[in-house]
Amino acid sequence: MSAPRIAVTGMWSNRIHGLRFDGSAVAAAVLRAVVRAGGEPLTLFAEGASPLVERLRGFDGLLVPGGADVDPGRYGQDPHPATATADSPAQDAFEAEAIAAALALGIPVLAICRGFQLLNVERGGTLVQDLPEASPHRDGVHEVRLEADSALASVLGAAAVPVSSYHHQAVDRLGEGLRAVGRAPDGVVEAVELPAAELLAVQWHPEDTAADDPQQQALFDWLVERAAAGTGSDGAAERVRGIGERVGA
Ligand SMILES: N[C@@H](CCC(=O)NCCCC(=O)O)C(=O)O
Repeated sequence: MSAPRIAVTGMWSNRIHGLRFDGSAVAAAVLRAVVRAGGEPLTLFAEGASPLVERLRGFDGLLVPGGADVDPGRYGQDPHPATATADSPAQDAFEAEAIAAALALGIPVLAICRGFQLLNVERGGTLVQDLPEASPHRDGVHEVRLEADSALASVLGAAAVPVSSYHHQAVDRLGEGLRAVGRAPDGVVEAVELPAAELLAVQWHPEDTAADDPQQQALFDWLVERAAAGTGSDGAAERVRGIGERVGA
């Protein structure tokens, strides 16, 4: 029995310290959290012969992780001096197409930080390009308060959670159809859902603490369990748990 296949969008990077060649950047913590949940993470890159709706066939879920700033041109703004977009100009379009394709195929999506921001932009929303220097969002831990009736609150099993935060941009105007289900004490939107879609998107980095914090690991468990449920094979969720325990990642 094979584990649910989770497509993870990767990016090329020439900023990986000490490497004498370009590398690919996907946080190992993200991949390990998928494996711990019983999933099989496979990285996809912007370059591909066919459209994402074809390339995602055979995958059971999609994860769009953190990364560089979204091109402000995608939300009608000129770049702020502090805005640092992806090395590859194709990265935004690739990940935007991947999210749209996953929603069209009906496979579950987990979007993290940059992924969360890109989703908002692709739904017609905008971003604050640079939060104040002293903002608690830049690199630290802060609380997020959740809407009690949200899917996210039930996945995390709490009304409020401490989160690992690492971003200098934030949602400004919320994208169409998105529901804000989590906010920081300063009002910054930290989580959204798309009603009727199997999608969770968070501004923080659950992978940073998932290895020791089952509450944050639960986001990856949700993705893999929904992916397994999608495969339609009975007992998939049981199978997933069995694989996760065996792997013990
Ligand atoms: N660039 C955006 C998004 C922040 C983000 O995804 N940070 C993660 C960077 C890579 C990592 O360390 O995981 C912003 O800063 O708002």
